[in-house]
Amino acid sequence: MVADKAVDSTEENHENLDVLSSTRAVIMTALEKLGYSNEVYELLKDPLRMMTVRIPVRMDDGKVKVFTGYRAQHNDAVGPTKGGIRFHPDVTEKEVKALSIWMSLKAGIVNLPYGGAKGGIICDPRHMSFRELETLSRGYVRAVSQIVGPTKDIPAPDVFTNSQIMAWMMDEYSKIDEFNNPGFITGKPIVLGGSHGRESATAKGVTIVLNEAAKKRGIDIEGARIVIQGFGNAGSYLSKFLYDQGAKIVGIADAHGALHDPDGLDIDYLLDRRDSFGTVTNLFDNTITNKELFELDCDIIIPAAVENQITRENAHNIKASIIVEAANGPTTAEATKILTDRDILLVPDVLASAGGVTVSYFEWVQNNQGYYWSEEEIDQKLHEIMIDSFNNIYNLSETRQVDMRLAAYMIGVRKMAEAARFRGWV
Ligand SMILES: NC(=O)C1=CN([C@@H]2O[C@H](COP(=O)(O)OP(=O)(O)OC[C@H]3O[C@@H](n4cnc5c(N)ncnc54)[C@H](O)[C@@H]3O)[C@@H](O)[C@H]2O)C=CC1
Ligand SMILES: O=C(O)CCC(=O)C(=O)O
Repeated sequence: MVADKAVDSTEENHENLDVLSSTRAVIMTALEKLGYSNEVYELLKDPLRMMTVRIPVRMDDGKVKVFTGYRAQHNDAVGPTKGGIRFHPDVTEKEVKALSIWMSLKAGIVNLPYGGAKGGIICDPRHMSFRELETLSRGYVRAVSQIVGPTKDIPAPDVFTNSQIMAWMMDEYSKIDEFNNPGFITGKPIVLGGSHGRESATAKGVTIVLNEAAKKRGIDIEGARIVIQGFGNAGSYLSKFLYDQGAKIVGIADAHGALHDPDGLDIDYLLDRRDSFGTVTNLFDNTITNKELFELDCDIIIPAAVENQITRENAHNIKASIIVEAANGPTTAEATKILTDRDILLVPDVLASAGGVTVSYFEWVQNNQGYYWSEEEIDQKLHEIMIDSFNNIYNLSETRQVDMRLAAYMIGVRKMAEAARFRGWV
């Protein structure tokens, strides 16, 4: 999450942890490299719409608590906006804005007919009852109902939200707009029109691009030593896919700490014991810190938790030769530069984690046509899209001699900028 006390980049001694300003800087460079005017930057540097809502919930102790939530819609020049909703105590307005911009870039990279959006509620679902969570989820949908919908803005899961929360949200929306609900939200349970493969899609997409990156660096995944931060939706499926491919998962982490075994952790055992919020390390005494995790001896690191984890403080000490960002925004701008200078291959979030929204798009298409695809069809389509996207970005980074993040932004921003231009907005 973004620290609220994001540090001012003008203060020389502090690192800039403000994800919105760092994202804007990369967008500006990408647009300059593509030859767009400053007007395009002015349009894209912020969401077109940002809604703040306050949601009263009667808690189990009988008292009413008012929660603050957001929905940012970055740009709808290409089509309806799309992006997840996170429930987390550290959610901020700036973070949600940056996340909505990243969604636009992802949609551009994997060529979906969407713009980006994101939502968030400041809350800690780990300390809420099922009933409280349901009331909050339904309250959020009522509060944002005028700006969302299957042809306007389509939400989905993100940190600490899941298919149950999507089901409550869809049910609430179906009371407001009873004939127009199946494609209102994605990441639903299969019985409510969810898609095969959506739950594991983010991890599957990361695994596909990781395999491509490993080929570029001559690393065999079988036997490779991999560290994964986060053991939730993205991190747990990832560790399973890579473990089954023969990798040694030498470190995993959650919000409480990290586990390390140089011979490889028993992932099946850990998956069996994790809770629904992706917590497992609290069951062990011999833990290390998240900070120590990033400095472990390994070949590949996959941050799959929250923002600003790889910073100028630890980037010099990283031993991996590949980093694949499953999380949104895990690496700061300064750390990106340090890693690039050290010739570490960094596969950026807007590419690596785009498998989730890709299969969400498949879910929306299936809902709209009322005809459902097999898991094999979904896997095959996802595979083709992720490989093409990786190659486009890798090749652009080579030909233009820019890092993979800048190359990804150049590709991600182009369709949106062109759509805005054809519409006569800029
Ligand atoms: N779920 C999805 O489909 C997608 C998720 N992502 C991104 O992947 C990342 C993880 O998301 P999910 O796996 O869905 O969330 P999740 O809620 O299922 O799991 C989050 C994991 O991160 C850990 N965590 C939370 N705070 C932490 C901290 N301060 N330090 C270390 N670990 C911490 C939790 O303990 C848990 O293991 C996020 O950045 C999310 O935006 C990106 C694309 C799609
Ligand atoms: O599945 C989606 O629509 C959105 C996924 C998401 O929030 C993300 O990629 O960060």
